[in-house]
This record gives sequence, C-alpha cells and structure tokens, in this order.
Amino acid sequence: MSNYHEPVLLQACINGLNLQPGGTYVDITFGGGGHSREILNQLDGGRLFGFDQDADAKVNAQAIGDSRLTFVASNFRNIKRYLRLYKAEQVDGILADLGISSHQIDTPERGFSTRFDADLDMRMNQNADRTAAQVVNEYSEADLHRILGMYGEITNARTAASALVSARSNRQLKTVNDLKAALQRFAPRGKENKYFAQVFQALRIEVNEELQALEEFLEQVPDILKPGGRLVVMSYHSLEDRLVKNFINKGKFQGEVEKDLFGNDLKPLQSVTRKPIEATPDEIARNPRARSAKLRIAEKL
Ligand SMILES: C[S@@+](CC[C@H](N)C(=O)[O-])C[C@H]1O[C@@H](n2cnc3c(N)ncnc32)[C@H](O)[C@@H]1O
Repeated sequence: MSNYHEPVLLQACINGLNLQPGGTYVDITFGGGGHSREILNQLDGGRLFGFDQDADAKVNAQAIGDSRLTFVASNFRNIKRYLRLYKAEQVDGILADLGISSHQIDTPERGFSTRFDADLDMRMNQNADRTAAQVVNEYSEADLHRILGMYGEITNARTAASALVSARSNRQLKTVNDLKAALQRFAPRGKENKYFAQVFQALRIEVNEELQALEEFLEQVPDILKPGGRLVVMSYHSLEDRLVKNFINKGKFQGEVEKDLFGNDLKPLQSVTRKPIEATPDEIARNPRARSAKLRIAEKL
C-alpha cells in the first residue's frame, strides 16, 4: 500500500479539517487511504466515509480494517444520496484530493500513462461506459479541439484535433502508441513528454467528466456540511482550482456574488485561507505529484 499513493500536503489537509475527535468526516477521494489513515488516527470515536469510484481503492479500505471507516464505491457526485443512506446527512468536514492516484498512473493496463503501451482506456471507474478510445475515435474535430485546448492547454490544439481525425480515417486509434504516433509530428521538439502528458490529461478529464463531477459535488456541499464544518479541496488543474475558488468566494461558478437587501454577501462558505496553500520545495522533491497542488480551505457559515 505504501506504493499506492504518497499523500500530498497531508498535515495542511488535516489542519484544514479542524478535526473534532468525535466528528463525522468524508474523504471523497480515498485512493490509497493516505489522508484517511491520518484522519482516523486523530479521531477518538467519530466516523469516516471514504468515497472512490475505482474498485482498486476498496482493497485499501479493507486493509485499514477500522469499524469507524465506511468505504463507498461510488462517484463523489452522488455524495448527498449516500450520506443520507448511511444516516449521516450532515458532516463536520469533507476532504477532496482530486485527479488520479499514482497507483492508477503506474498501472500500465489502465492507459493513463504515456510511458506504457496499452489500450486507450483512462477510466477511473472500470465499469464506466466511455473510454479514451471512444473519445479519440468518435468525437467531432471541434470537440477534440475544445478538449485538447481547454483541458490540456496545448497551444496547437486545432492542428492536433485535425491530425487525430485524419489518422483515424485510415484506421482506429486503439492504443497509447497509436495516439502518440498520430501526434508525434506536432509535439514540440525536446518537450514531447510534457506535450503528451497534457494530451493525456485532457482526454482523462473528458473520459471521467472530472469538471462536471466536481461542480456537482460542490453544489451539494452547503447542504451536507454542518455550520462551522470544513471543506478542504486539493486540485491539480487550473480549471478545477477556478471552480473551487469561485464556489468558495461567490457561492457559484460564474458571475458575481449575490447580495441581500442590506448589501451582505449571500454565500454558504467562507474562505479560511486567503491564498491557496502549496507544497514546499522539500515536499515537491520527495513527491513530484505535489508540484501543481493547490489546497483551498473553507468553512460553512
Ligand atoms: C489523488 S487520488 C487520492 C489519493 C488519496 N488522498 C491518498 O492519500 O491515497 C484521487 C482518487 O480519487 C478518485 N476519484 C477521482 N475522481 C473521483 C470521483 N468523481 N468520484 C469518486 N472517486 C474519484 C480516484 O479514483 C483516485 O483514487
């Protein structure tokens, strides 16, 4: 399990949750359970729910074997429904550590990594319908352009989308190597790894509807946090961080905060930290995944 995933900004996340020993907490991205273990260490009594849509994560929850932990094998976009099912309608804190785990990226057959040849899969939930191969082979050129540009932030997204459409007209792109071969000519010389990492990130975000799931989750947070309860979110992509920041600061994803008749802000959360917390150079040296992490903490009003 120590190889499954090294938790990022562990102490800052734990501090951010402001743990009450008897409280009820939710780790919506359980993964290897690194953050969850520390939450359990600090609880005396209390309760923890761990969500993950990847069946591999369940094994880690079983290995912890703590009766205070309930593992929920579901997308966190269903959080409110499951908490109601478990009679924990309101909780004291919620932690999210978004994106994929080291385990997922290091497992060749999952297709997340540019380093191994495998089927173009990239599903976090192995039972989901849509794979990366479907996105690459079936999406319109305009949609591929949008996905590569917005989610991958590659500068030649239009050219790359057109190259994919022309390559797939000869034969379907089924594997990681098929995809890389179709785009090889367009990858900036000497920066191929970064380029392919951005292309893969874009496809992964689309396959797993990561931004939609995050929005749906955030919209449920005001209902499921007790007053004074904490929301702690770690994101690794600027679009995710923007959604989290806007929701915390404005109570919505776009536009300005609503005001009441007296000019007071109408929003359910209050930011605890003025700026997002980032990892120190030491942590980044030990755990490169921490490099792009941005941690935001908010309290329910
Ligand atoms: C960065 S890892 C979390 C690692 C964990 N904090 C640890 O210390 O081991 C993210 C995990 O969240 C899961 N995940 C991502 N999006 C999800 C979603 N919408 N619903 C449920 N699980 C999700 C992934 O399957 C992955 O296991």
